[in-house]
Amino acid sequence: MSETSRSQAHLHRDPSAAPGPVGTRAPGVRRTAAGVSELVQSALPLIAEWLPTQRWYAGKGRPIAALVPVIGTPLQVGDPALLHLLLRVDHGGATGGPGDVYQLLLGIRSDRPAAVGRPAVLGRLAGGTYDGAVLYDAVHDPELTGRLLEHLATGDRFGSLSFRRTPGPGLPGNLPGRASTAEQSNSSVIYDTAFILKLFRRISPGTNPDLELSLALSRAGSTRIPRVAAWFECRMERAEPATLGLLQRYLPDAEDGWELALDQVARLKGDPSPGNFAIEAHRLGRATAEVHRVLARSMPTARLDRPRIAELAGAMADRLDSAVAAVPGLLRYRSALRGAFQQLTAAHLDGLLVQRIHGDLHLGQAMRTPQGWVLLDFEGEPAKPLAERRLPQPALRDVAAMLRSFDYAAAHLLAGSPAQDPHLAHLAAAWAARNRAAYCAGYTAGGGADPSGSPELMRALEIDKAVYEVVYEARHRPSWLPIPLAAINRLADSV
Ligand SMILES: Nc1ncnc2c1ncn2[C@@H]1O[C@H](COP(=O)(O)OP(=O)(O)O)[C@@H](O)[C@H]1O
Ligand SMILES: O=P(O)(O)O[C@H]1O[C@H](CO)[C@@H](O[C@H]2O[C@H](CO)[C@@H](O)[C@H](O)[C@H]2O)[C@H](O)[C@H]1O
Repeated sequence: MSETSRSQAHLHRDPSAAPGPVGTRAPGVRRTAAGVSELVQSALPLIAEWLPTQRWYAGKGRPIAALVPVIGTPLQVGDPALLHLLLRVDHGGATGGPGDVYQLLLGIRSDRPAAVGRPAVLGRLAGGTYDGAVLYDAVHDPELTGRLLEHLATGDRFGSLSFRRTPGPGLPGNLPGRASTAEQSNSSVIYDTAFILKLFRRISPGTNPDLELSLALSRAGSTRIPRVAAWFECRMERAEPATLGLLQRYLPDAEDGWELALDQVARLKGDPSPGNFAIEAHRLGRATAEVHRVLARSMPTARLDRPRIAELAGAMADRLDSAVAAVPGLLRYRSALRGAFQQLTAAHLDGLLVQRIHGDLHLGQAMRTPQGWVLLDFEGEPAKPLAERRLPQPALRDVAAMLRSFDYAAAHLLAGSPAQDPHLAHLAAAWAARNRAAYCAGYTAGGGADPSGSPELMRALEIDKAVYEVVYEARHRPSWLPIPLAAINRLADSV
């Protein structure tokens, strides 16, 4: 709590937002800058406790030096009230620098609504106009998320927040919203069975690649992504607008590729007729190639000469070094892995094509629908800075990432069984190999570059991904860490 007492109150409110009625029924947000500022100040101590417990919070393990409100926008006044808040978290210290900005959607009511579970409650506000009111994560309140859909449907503007719709059929403004329970890096609200709104949690100036690429694919008529219906954004200072939320068609009949794969893997344990996931893996490879083709046609591409390929390899080596610093267990593999990056530099890849790609492809980002595979979440790896996620990359980076995902799924066969069970280990390795090969064959059949034609590139890309996963698991799911570490061990042996 002492951290928040040091919080700064630089609440910026856009002057173009006309002040609304003041002093509506307590505990409603008042639409004056002073009213918003007072509310934010009383919320900060509760936010400081709650924020680090959220999966999407990237500052875990680092002390909070200051919470700095960036923009506060009241989207509804009264009881309940809805406050949209962009909040910067500064960590101070030697590595200091401006911290991450997060998007919070805060509900304020006299009492906790039944739909809002206790984990979504930040606490009761103390002092000021809102004394005693319940502050909660409004993502869980169907009434308040319904307000957001109305704003998206009408294309409203509130100060620096703009709600934008794509051309096409109108949006219904009155569907009930429910918070998605999927494990994810952001927060999503599902409206009936029609739409899903992703609220990006960590906000950077600039168009989020999820919006950028989904719009490009939608405009090119691709059916490999859910159609974009609307989005909202905000202008922070004079920078390019930052994407805050993305509304897409919901795929009610879709099955999650990760769940499908796990189901198949589980059957290997005793089912005499385990399904043949390789057919699906092949189709998924084709779908990936199709998406890559559209992206290469509709967005900028480039060719890398030798020095630029050396830069690509150098960036991988740098990421490895940062990962070694974060997870010392990687140190013993460092020299072998660096050898793989050197081999990439030495390989004859002059003229390597780079283009916009998915950037964080895995089975959980692929949904099987009655019309075929659909890909989701083109945001790239959430831990990377936005500018880096928007850079053109070799398309095989997505292929390598998906290959890692087959390995993850296979590793589930071994979860909970004695570590050395050779039979299970053999089954898991064979399942992964079969599906990895089928996926690559599908990718090539769909017009993508043959992964087996660039072994140095594929190995380097797979290592780069596995290194990312080691850091990701160490930070978010330490009990999963052995999965990417085992892959690192294998990949290092192959150099
Ligand atoms: N259009 C959609 N239709 C159905 N389910 C979806 C859709 N978009 C996302 N989901 C579900 O929500 C999950 C999280 O979505 P995702 O875009 O990956 O969010 P995040 O970036 O927060 O990880 C997906 O794994 C999927 O289960
Ligand atoms: O889906 P997100 O954008 O949140 O991606 C992050 O989380 C993923 C896990 O949910 C993580 O993916 C890793 O675990 C998957 C199994 O849960 C596995 O299929 C992937 O291959 C593996 O990379 C992803 O890396 C991370 O960015």
